[in-house]
Formats: sequence, structure tokens, C-alpha cells
Amino acid sequence: MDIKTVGIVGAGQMGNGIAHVFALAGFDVLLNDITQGALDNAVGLIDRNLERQVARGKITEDERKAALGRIRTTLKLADLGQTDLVIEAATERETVKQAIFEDLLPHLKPTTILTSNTSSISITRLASRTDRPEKFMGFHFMNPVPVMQLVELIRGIATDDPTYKALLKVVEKLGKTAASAEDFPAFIVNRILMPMINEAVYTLYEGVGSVKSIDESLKLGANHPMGPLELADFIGLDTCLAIMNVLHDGLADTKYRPCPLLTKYVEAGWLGRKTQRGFYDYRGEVPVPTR
Ligand SMILES: CC(=O)CC(=O)SCCNC(=O)CCNC(=O)[C@H](O)C(C)(C)COP(=O)(O)OP(=O)(O)OC[C@H]1O[C@@H](n2cnc3c(N)ncnc32)[C@H](O)[C@@H]1OP(=O)(O)O
Ligand SMILES: NC(=O)C1=CN([C@@H]2O[C@H](COP(=O)(O)OP(=O)(O)OC[C@H]3O[C@@H](n4cnc5c(N)ncnc54)[C@H](OP(=O)(O)O)[C@@H]3O)[C@@H](O)[C@H]2O)C=CC1
Repeated sequence: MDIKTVGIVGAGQMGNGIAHVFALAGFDVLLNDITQGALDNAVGLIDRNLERQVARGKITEDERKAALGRIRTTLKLADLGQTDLVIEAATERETVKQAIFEDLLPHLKPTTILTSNTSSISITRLASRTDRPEKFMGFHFMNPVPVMQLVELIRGIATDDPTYKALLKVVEKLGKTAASAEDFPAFIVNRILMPMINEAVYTLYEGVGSVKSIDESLKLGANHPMGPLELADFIGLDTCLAIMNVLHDGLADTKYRPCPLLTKYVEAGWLGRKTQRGFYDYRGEVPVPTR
């Protein structure tokens, strides 16, 4: 199937990045969220990120304008029914994702491929609640989407070959690299990355190091581009906790127990960069550690 139009549900940090790269690659994009404010913020951010790419000579001004011209927004989920490919990128909560697919189903044309950008949730289970489990896949982009090369492709138990091949072609058109992962909790990247982040929070919780010393240790001692706590803030602490809970519940192993300090930050609403406060406070000129 030749995919030309893409519907994206959720205009948060992942939804806007996904819209950005699809528009730049020539797809027509329809972006949906529940508030006009979220849609306006997303388009503003895409514009600024495209401008940054122009300033760095990565794309031309004409390409920036053309990409922006390919992005439309809507508050009506039903409008996405006529697109060739839907990418769900809403909050990492299974009930939210299930409700989105249920609401979308009556409006979908029969050939539309359904995907979720979930970081951890079972693709087989999400697919089983739709009318087309064979046309359903995990389509997992990395943050920040315009920069990161990898896309994880996760087949549910029922996903058919034409669907998998169609998504491989899309990844190629985006100029990214696909890695196939089996459908088990948190797939590959987060199965490995998130326990490391959770361990960094335990290291802080147990007083082994401060926010600054933990991040510096991994940046300077292991050459990571960001320290694990800085990265957790960048991903969103709510998303990190949700992924740890999926690992803990799905694999029933205490080694995936979310750190109580991570839970406390989420309960406080200190979700990282997106709320201006997490392991760092971002409200001033430079980020200041909160512990
Ligand atoms: C949770 C999940 O389910 C899965 C995940 O995504 S896990 C998270 C995976 N992501 C990571 O691990 C990111 C780790 N961090 C990094 O790689 C880097 O710190 C970073 C790329 C984010 C920033 O790099 P940096 O060197 O500190 O910043 P900077 O020099 O400003 O930017 C580097 C490049 O990224 C671009 N960039 C940075 N942030 C960007 C954004 N939000 N949107 C678009 N472009 C961006 C810059 O324009 C720059 O581009 P060029 O190299 O083409 O000039
Ligand atoms: N953050 C990351 O590094 C990565 C995240 N992911 C995954 O991508 C998905 C999105 O994450 P991220 O972008 O970080 O999250 P954000 O919190 O930044 O964005 C989620 C967006 O979805 C919106 N939303 C919630 N419910 C609905 C709905 N019913 N219909 C439409 N929009 C809705 C939210 O609106 P509101 O704010 O009003 O609730 C918000 O704008 C998650 O599944 C996450 O696990 C995947 C890779 C990396």
C-alpha cells in the first residue's frame, strides 16, 4: 500500500516531532489533540525546529515552507478516518490509547493502517481491541524525533507482512533506520534504557550521589550525551514511571520496581521539562538540581 496521508493523535513532544519529519519527507499530515492550545503550541514548535534546521543548513527555506504547508490540525478525531496511516502518540496510558482507537474505528476507511508510538504497552493487546489487528503495529520513534535515527517496529501477534513492509517503506522514506522488536514489555530500547534511568533515581534516593554527580558521572564517565536524570526530565517523568510499571507488571520481576522517589516526583506534578520542574528546575536561566 502506498502511504501518502498520515493522521497523528496527540500533539505533545512526540506528536509534533513525528508531524515534523513526515511533513518534511513529503507526506500530508493531519495532527489531532484535545485542545486548540496543544495544536497551536505544536505548530509553533515545529516552525521553530524547522527554522533551526534552515539556520544550520540542513534544509532550505523552500523545504521549510513546503513542510509547514503540508501540516493541518483538527480537534475532531473522526477527521483522521480518511488517512492512509494513523500514528497514535497520546499520553502513555493504556485506557487513553484504547479509547482513542475505539472512537476512531467507526470513521476509518478499510485500508488504514493503525499504529501506536507507545514506549512500552502491548501492541497485541491494543490491536485486539480494534477491527484490524492484522493492520496494527507498534511504530516507536525516539525523542527528539527530528534528530534520532532509530524507529522501532513492533509486530503484534496478528500483524501481517504487507503492513510490516508498508511501514518499512515509510521509515526508508523518512531517511531513518528501522529495528524490529518482538512484542514484549517496553520492546528493546526502553527495556534497556529505562531500568538504567530507574537505577539512577535509586542512586539518588539512597544518597549515593547528588543529581549533579550522577549526571556528570554518566556524561563524563560513560560518554552519554545527557545524564540519566537529565534524560528522564527530557522524556517526562510520568512517561518513565508508566514504562517502569509496564515492565514491573508485565515481567513480574522485582528488578523492575519503580523507585519510590520517581513516584513522588510524578505525584507532585514535577514531570520534568514539560512542567518546568523535575530532577532540575527549569524556571530560571539555567537548570538547577532539585536535590
Ligand atoms: C522514552 C522512549 O520511549 C524512547 C526514547 O525516546 S528514549 C530517549 C532517546 N533520546 C536520547 O537518548 C537523547 C539523548 N540526548 C542527545 O542525543 C542530545 O543531548 C540531543 C540530540 C538531544 C541534543 O544534543 P546537543 O548536542 O546537546 O544539542 P545541540 O547541539 O543543540 O543539538 C544537536 C542537534 O540536534 C538538533 N536538535 C536538538 N534538539 C532538537 C529538537 N527538539 N528538535 C529538533 N532538532 C533538535 C539541533 O538542531 C542539532 O542539529 P545539528 O547537529 O544538525 O546541528
Ligand atoms: N517522551 C518521550 O521521550 C517518548 C515518548 N513516547 C511515547 O509517545 C507518546 C506520547 O508521549 P509524549 O509526546 O512524550 O507525551 P506528552 O505528554 O508530551 O503529549 C501527549 C499529548 O497527548 C495528548 N492527549 C491526551 N489524551 C489525548 C486524546 N484522547 N486525544 C488526543 N490527544 C490526547 C495530551 O494532551 P494533554 O496534555 O491535554 O493531556 C498531550 O498533548 C506516549 O505513548 C509515550 O510513551 C515514545 C518515545 C519517546
